[in-house]
Amino acid sequence: MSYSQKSNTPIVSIKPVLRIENLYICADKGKEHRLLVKDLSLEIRPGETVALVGESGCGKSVTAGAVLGLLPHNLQVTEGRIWLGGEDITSLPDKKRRKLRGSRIGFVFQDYQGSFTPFIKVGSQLVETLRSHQKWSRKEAKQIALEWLGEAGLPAERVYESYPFQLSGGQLQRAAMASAMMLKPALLIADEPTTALDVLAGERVLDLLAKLQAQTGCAVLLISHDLRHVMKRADMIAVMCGGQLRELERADKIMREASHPYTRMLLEAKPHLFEIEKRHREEAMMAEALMAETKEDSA
Ligand SMILES: Nc1ncnc2c1ncn2[C@@H]1O[C@H](COP(=O)(O)OP(=O)(O)OP(=O)(O)O)[C@@H](O)[C@H]1O
Repeated sequence: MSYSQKSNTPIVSIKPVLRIENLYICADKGKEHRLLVKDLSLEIRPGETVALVGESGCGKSVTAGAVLGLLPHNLQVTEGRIWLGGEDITSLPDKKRRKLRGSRIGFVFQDYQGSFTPFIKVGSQLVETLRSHQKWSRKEAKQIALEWLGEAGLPAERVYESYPFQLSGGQLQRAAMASAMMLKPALLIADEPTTALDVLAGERVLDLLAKLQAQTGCAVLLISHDLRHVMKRADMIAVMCGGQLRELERADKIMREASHPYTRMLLEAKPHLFEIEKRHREEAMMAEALMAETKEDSA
C-alpha cells in the first residue's frame, strides 16, 4: 500500500494524477536506434511526491520530456502510455500538449535562468503566463502574481519590478516555482531544481515546493541524481539505471532497507557528497565574511 509520508495516510485508493505504463523511448540516428528508456511504469497521486533518481544519463530527463511532450525530434515514445488524470496524453497533438503545459502540468528546471526571458521584468512575464492560460485582466493577473511571489517568500513588489539578472539564483528559482504553481497544476515536474544552487538556497527551494504542494495538493515528480538529498522529501522513490527502473519503493522503506544493490550504492555514495556540500557551504560563508570585511574597510 502507498502512504503519504507527510500525512501518513493511505493514498492508494485515490486515482493517480500521472500514470506511466510500460514506457519505451527510443533515439533515432540514421538507421540506428538506441533505447533510452525501457519498460518504465510509475504512478503519482494527488499530494504525493515521487522522486525519480539515478546517475547522470540514466534517462530521468527524457522521461520527464515524454510526460511534458517536449522530447527532441530524434526521440520518440515507441511503446507504452502516459495518462494524465485518466486521459491518455501519449500522442496528443502538439497544440493540445502545449495547452497542458503550464496549466495542468507545471515544470521547474535546473536552469532557473532559462525559466525567464532576460530583458523583461519578472512581473510582466508572470502576468503574461497567467493571461495566456486564463482570461484575467492585467490588474487581476498582477494581483495573483504578487500573491504567489509573496507565497514563495520573496519581497513581492521588488521581485515583480526586477529583471531576472537583478535576482539571485535562489530568488529566481523561487520565482520560477511561483510561476509554475500559480496556475495550480495537477502535476509539477521539478527536474534537478536545486542542482545549480548552493545547499542552503536549494533546501529553501525544496521547503517552498513542499509548502506549495501542501497548499495546492498537486502531485510532484521530483527528479534528482542525489538520492539522499530528496529521500526525506518524497513519498516514493523510483531508482533508474541504464534507462530502466531498478527499484520503486516507499521512501521510508528505502531509508531502512534498500533492496537493490544499485540503490544501496547510491546511498553509500552520499557521505562523500555530504563532504563536498559541507566544503561548498564553508567556502560560501568565508566568501561572505570576506565581502563584509571589504565593505567595512571601504566604508
Ligand atoms: N536528443 C537526444 N538524442 C540522442 N540521445 C539523447 C538525446 N537526449 C538524451 N539522450 C541520451 O539519453 C540518455 C538519457 O538522458 P537523460 O538526459 O534523460 O539523462 P538524465 O538521467 O536526466 O541525466 P542528467 O542527470 O545528466 O540530466 C543519455 O544517454 C543521453 O545521452
